Amino acid sequence: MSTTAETRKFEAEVAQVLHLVTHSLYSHKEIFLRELISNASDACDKLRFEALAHPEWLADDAELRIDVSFDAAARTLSVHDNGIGMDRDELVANLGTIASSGTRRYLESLAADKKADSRLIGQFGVGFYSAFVVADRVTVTSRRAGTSASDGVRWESDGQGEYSLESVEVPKRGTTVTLHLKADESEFLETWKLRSLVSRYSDHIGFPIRMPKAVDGEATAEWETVNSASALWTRPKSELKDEDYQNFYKSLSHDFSDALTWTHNRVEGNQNFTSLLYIPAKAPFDFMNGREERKGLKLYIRRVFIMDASEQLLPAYLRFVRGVVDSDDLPLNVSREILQQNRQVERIRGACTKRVLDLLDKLAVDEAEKYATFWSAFGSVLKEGIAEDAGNRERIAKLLRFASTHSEGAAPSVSLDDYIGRMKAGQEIIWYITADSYAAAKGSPQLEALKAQGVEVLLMSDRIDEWMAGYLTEYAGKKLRHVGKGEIELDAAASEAHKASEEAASAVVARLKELLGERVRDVKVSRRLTESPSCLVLDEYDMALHLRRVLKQSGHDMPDSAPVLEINPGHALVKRLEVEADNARASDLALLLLEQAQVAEGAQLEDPAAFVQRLNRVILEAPAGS
Ligand SMILES: Nc1ncnc2c1ncn2[C@@H]1O[C@H](COP(=O)(O)OP(=O)(O)OP(=O)(O)O)[C@@H](O)[C@H]1O
Repeated sequence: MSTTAETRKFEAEVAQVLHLVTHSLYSHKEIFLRELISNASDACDKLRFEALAHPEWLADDAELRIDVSFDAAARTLSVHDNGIGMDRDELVANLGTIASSGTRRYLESLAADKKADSRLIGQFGVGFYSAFVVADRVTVTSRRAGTSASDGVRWESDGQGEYSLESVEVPKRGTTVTLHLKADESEFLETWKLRSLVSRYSDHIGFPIRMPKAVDGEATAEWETVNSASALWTRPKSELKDEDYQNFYKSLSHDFSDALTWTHNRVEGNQNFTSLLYIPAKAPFDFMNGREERKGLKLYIRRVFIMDASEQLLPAYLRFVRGVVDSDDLPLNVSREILQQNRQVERIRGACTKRVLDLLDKLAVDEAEKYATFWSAFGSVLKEGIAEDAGNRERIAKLLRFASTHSEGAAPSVSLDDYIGRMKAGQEIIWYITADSYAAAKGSPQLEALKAQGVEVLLMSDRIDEWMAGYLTEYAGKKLRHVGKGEIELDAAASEAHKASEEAASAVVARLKELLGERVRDVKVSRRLTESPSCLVLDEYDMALHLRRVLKQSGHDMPDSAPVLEINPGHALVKRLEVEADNARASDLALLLLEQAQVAEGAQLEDPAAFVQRLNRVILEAPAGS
């Protein structure tokens, strides 16, 4: 390890981030202060945690704090903390590279799509680099806790591609970040301006943020604390304004937008803890990839930050939640492994899950518009809960929203309760259809008979729907059924009529079976069709065809299974087949009945060119006047 002065190049991605940050964050430039203070606060949190094992690290300077000061003549602004500090290697690793995989993915996507929302950059821990929005040179002097004064290091860069490192004496542990402000950034050299920024963005920081006391506009040698210096979630709700909650949310999540809603609770009893849980308004850019890499819910134990424990404190289907849980009872030396199987943690997890579901319930009832925003951002994630959380299935089901044959457009706005409220007298089943698009679902021939009877059908076209529906077989005592699967029951009169039409069509059904052979499992007279000539149906427990295709494409071994073809004997094409004497023409007609059912269902035909030729032959050979 080198201890002398050296100059190094930033990793290529850092240069890219620096460029982006300085260009895209300019309209929010004052957030640099929030970011630096938030890093300083994290450093204090880390020290407090590590001091559990090394109390001597804290002993000589036990009051953790963050000092903000400036020197107007030198045009510098400094943020100092007496937290954990960094050694030379950590400075290189933390301020010379991009550690976060989210940031890397974001940069990759930018390369592919120049228009990606540059405001999102804030969500990926560009924190420190935001200093270069207002500074043309940044100096970081640091000494790690547990090392000596001569182990101090100075890092410096103008943000242009290189940084220098130098060993320096640092009398006390901690980090000082000094910004050499650009010529037109003098506003950050004024006490009132800095104070107002601290109180706007950083009031909730749990450590004292101090500034030199000013007398008649002149800074004195005396420090005074300028924030509330108590962790926001420990304060009574009655003292907190919406704005306080929103500011805390933003510094927690790096989101530029307000949270949609939140829930702040203190639980007392045989388990004491406080939770503050937020629902963001939109998904971060790389959210859907994030199942395996979850963060955003911080675990504190008696105000000491322990770790991000999103995975332990909430189920995966609530991974959009951001916030804080502060437990009074867990042991401070808790590890990730212990958290995984701790009964207290399990109870906290149960309680947090319930809080979030309560919050969503309330939002759905009181603020439908906000709920629609939530649903479009995170609805498909919440759906995972139907399969994963059997204990809360009914509650989650209540929160689901779908498009339907009774609603306008593709927007999912119908709840299962809405559906039940509109059920026809005697209707026992909640009908739905899954397809790979809204149009395919809405236009499916399988719906015709139900539509003709005025029975509502939920239109599901989210990828996860078919999988989810496999677990959602019942709601509020009503069975859910796919309109394209299994037999559709009819009332007595309709049943009689169906029997008669089955008998009348027995010859054409037999002919179709013969002509289509292995291509179909069976041919039946349909109870579903009123307008179209044919459709495909499945057995009750078969997987929907569009899902089979998705799985097959993604490399799953799907055994081939032929579909059941249903026909509408009243349709002119079927009637034509009935009387067609020429076998070649009859074969064309039979295949067309099958192929158009496949097309309507959204399938790719095996031989599209042959289909087109067949179609043209049938059109051109159609008997005149038919
Ligand atoms: N004042 C500080 N004291 C100790 N370490 C620091 C300090 N400031 C930054 N660091 C280290 O540098 C790393 C990079 O900081 P940066 O602000 O770029 O991103 P981050 O804080 O990790 O990400 P995010 O902003 O998403 O939390 C931090 O994770 C931390 O390890």
